[in-house]
Amino acid sequence: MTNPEVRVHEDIEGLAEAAARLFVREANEAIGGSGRFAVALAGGSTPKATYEILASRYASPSDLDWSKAHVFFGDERAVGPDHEDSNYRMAHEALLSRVPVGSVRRMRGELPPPEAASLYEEELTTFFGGPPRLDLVMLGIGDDGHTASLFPRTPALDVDDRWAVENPVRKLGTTRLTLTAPAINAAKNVVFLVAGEGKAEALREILEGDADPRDYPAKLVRPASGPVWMVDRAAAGLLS
Ligand SMILES: O=C1O[C@H](COP(=O)(O)O)[C@@H](O)[C@H](O)[C@H]1O
Repeated sequence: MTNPEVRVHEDIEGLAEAAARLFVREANEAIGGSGRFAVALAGGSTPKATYEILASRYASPSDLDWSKAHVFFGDERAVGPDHEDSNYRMAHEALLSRVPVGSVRRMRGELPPPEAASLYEEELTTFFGGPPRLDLVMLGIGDDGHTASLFPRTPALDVDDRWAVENPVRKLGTTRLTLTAPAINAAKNVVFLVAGEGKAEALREILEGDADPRDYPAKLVRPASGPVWMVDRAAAGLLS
């Protein structure tokens, strides 16, 4: 296991540009090695600018052979693909409708959550022919320290024998779908994108505090290498 690496960018634009470059670099490296690139996208609002830069500046096959990119998701809300809260919808509008990706494997937020989670686990194991090993997992954090849909003190945090699960989040009154920490930690590369002052306290606790990981689930992300934290100056404001 290596230490997390923190890269501070001036603002969200700088962060998004650097994240897009990292995405393209990792994709080309994976395609050069195995002939394909398997990535899990983050939802929420922070990665949108990165996805838009990928679609506008890196759409050309000379930058990236998108047909070899296979797109998974780190988490999904309990809504259909057209809903404004859908992580798939955001990624589709910002990126996936604009580049010719090899495949898109979304979590089916419109189905009963246990069924959707089982289907996603099947999707992962079929694609990888066994335990998933994504080339890149992109993540964000919430100001409560959640990542993907691993929320503080929720059942999914204790799961060590599944790759994707439904996760009841009592404080939101809903059940989310999420990759588990073991699925994330099995990835070759994991990158967090974090922007804004509202994330500063959580980021400090995750990277420098000694709180229980169950209260700050992003602490459970400990892949063999990294993770890389790409943060803006506002989010990094409380780091030592
Ligand atoms: O609910 C979610 O929150 C996190 C952070 O979202 P952001 O809007 O603050 O960027 C996100 O990473 C996750 O995918 C999403 O479902």
